Amino acid sequence: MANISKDVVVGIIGGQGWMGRSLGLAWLEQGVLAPERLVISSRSDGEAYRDWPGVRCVKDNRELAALADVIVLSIRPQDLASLDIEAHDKLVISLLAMASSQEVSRRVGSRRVVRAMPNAAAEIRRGYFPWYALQQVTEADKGLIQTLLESCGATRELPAERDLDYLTALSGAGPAYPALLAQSMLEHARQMGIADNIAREAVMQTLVGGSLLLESLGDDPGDMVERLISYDGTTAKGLRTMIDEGIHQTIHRGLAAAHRAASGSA
Ligand SMILES: NC(=O)C1=CN([C@@H]2O[C@H](COP(=O)(O)OP(=O)(O)OC[C@H]3O[C@@H](n4cnc5c(N)ncnc54)[C@H](OP(=O)(O)O)[C@@H]3O)[C@@H](O)[C@H]2O)C=CC1
Ligand SMILES: O=C(O)[C@@H]1CCC=N1
Repeated sequence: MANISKDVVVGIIGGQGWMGRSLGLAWLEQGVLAPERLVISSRSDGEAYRDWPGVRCVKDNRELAALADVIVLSIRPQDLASLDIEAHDKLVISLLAMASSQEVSRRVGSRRVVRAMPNAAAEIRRGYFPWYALQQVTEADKGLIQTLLESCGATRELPAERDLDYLTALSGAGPAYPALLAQSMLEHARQMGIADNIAREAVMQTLVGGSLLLESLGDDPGDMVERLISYDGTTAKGLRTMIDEGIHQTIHRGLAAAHRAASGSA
């Protein structure tokens, strides 16, 4: 993992929160950033950085904006309207869903804005971070962004902001979808009288092992579905029933609803 220039100070507004502390702690633990180069803000006190006394924790976002060269916005979208900072064209990385780069740019007073969309797996450094940069973001800025985001998972620059709105619904929400599948499988196993510890183990091993297998094969996931349908055994019975009952339509409708919300048209 590359470390960034020793002079750069990064500030995370909302640095005690779920995504903010995932990034902040990853930078510290991986040596991407020295503790004295990290400033975080939140309205209440928090414990996330108790093992890193060199990190500056402030309550005043204007103070953070003055100290930092790069400002990460990791507050919830509904808190953006009351954010009162002047970024003076510093590099700003917004993690917010439902707030366009132009809106963030106007709100914080910078044209060097990047929108990145994390997901909950950032907490275990297995997130996926697609990002989109406004024109004023330089090549040097982009290198820095890659380094900062890679600390928590895979990254990908996107050519268009509309793609980021879509991926908010797909990968941004992502870990919630396997959680929903796991919940449904567990519920059924329990109804069938399987002991809770065995049901949980079976569901988790299946989802984790199945995902790793798909990743290692690198094929279209549909190939695996087709292969097991043509195998014509027990799995085929399950798959055919789920498909005939409309699982694809249900998933597509769910993604479309999340996409509408991410695009501000829900
Ligand atoms: N969690 C996820 O899975 C994903 C989240 N996102 C996006 O990431 C962003 C952050 O989400 P997440 O980390 O989950 O949210 P959290 O609620 O966990 O964290 C937000 C943090 O912001 C702080 N905060 C709120 N207002 C202010 C303020 N004015 N100044 C300083 N700090 C403030 C809060 O602390 P306090 O109340 O003490 O101030 C809190 O610690 C959101 O915009 C969300 O859309 C995107 C994809 C996935
Ligand atoms: O649910 C949300 O609004 C946030 C943004 C994308 C994923 N989580």
